[in-house]
Amino acid sequence: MKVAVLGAAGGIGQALALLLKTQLPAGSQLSLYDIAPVTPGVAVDLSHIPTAVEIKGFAGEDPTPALVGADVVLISAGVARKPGMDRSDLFNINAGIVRNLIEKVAATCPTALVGIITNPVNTTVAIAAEVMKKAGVYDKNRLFGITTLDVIRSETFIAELKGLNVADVKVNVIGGHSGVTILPLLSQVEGATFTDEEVASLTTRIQNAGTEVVEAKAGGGSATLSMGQAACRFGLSLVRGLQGEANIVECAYVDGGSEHAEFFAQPVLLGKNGIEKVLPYGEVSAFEANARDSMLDTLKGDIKLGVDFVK
Ligand SMILES: NC(=O)c1ccc[n+]([C@@H]2O[C@H](COP(=O)([O-])OP(=O)(O)OC[C@H]3O[C@@H](n4cnc5c(N)ncnc54)[C@H](O)[C@@H]3O)[C@@H](O)[C@H]2O)c1
Ligand SMILES: O=C(O)C[C@H](O)C(=O)O
Repeated sequence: MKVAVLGAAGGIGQALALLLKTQLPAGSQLSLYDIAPVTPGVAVDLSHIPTAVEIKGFAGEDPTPALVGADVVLISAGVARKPGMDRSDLFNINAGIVRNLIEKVAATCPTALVGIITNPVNTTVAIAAEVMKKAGVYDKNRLFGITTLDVIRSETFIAELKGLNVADVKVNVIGGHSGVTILPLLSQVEGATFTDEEVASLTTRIQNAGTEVVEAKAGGGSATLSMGQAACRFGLSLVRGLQGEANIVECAYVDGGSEHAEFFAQPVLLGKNGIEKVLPYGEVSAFEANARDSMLDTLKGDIKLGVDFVK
């Protein structure tokens, strides 16, 4: 199994690479790429950790050598927010970065499972899909916007609020990955009930959790370590699915035939071909139904921006 991380010298990339070096199955290969010249050094550094995961680092303008034979490609290349910015403010720089990288993925490892971390995810995933369509290699079951950070934040905050063991908390987060498009389905959490006030305040906290980190880092970037963990969880789930493990389910932002929008985050069953099945997200409360319906104009606008960028 070969996993490539693009943007591997960055805050997320280095944390993700460390976690993958220690957690990928024995015999895996880990391939790190970034435009930053330090990247081969990051790989040398990680190579001294005694695990049976072979690691190589590549720098420069062309990611191709890192992508040859990749089964999974995780992309965190691009710029991050500073206080006062929305994720959509990153579009001008990150749209072109994702387009160029996906062109190389399409040419080099067109059947790889691709997970996009680079913001604005609602838009960069649409860009990736359009680039792959142009190249004639688009498979909607192999492209994912990684929204796992919204899931692990929800698990953490729910456990804290309700005094639960966080390992027991499971929650679906649907929609997209920015502001009102992030919708945790708190009504479905087993073993916990919430007042209307708790639902409103917890939903807002989960939606604004990225900004919480951006403000706390005060100009030093956005979430990197928690995102490294989230991307590792999602990447390992992709690998487990590829290896034929059963019942691997994650929420992700996918082209899953949703009635709501062309791309929509919801639970998916992972397998040897990426998405084996798009799963229903279940019953929602009146609050959640209203929040879901109210987000759709924003989400569809974000998607259109990506489609128009490539067309
Ligand atoms: N999906 C999510 O939940 C989520 C969470 C946190 C951050 N993000 C996003 O992830 C992205 C990366 O965040 P970060 O904190 O790691 O940023 P960072 O600045 O620490 O790292 C970004 C890396 O990308 C590299 N890069 C830039 N252009 C490149 C290119 N063309 N090819 C290869 N590498 C390139 C940079 O050299 C840098 O090492 C941002 O867009 C951020 O908004 C997403
Ligand atoms: O908020 C950001 O800009 C980064 C990321 O999308 C997050 O949710 O932490």
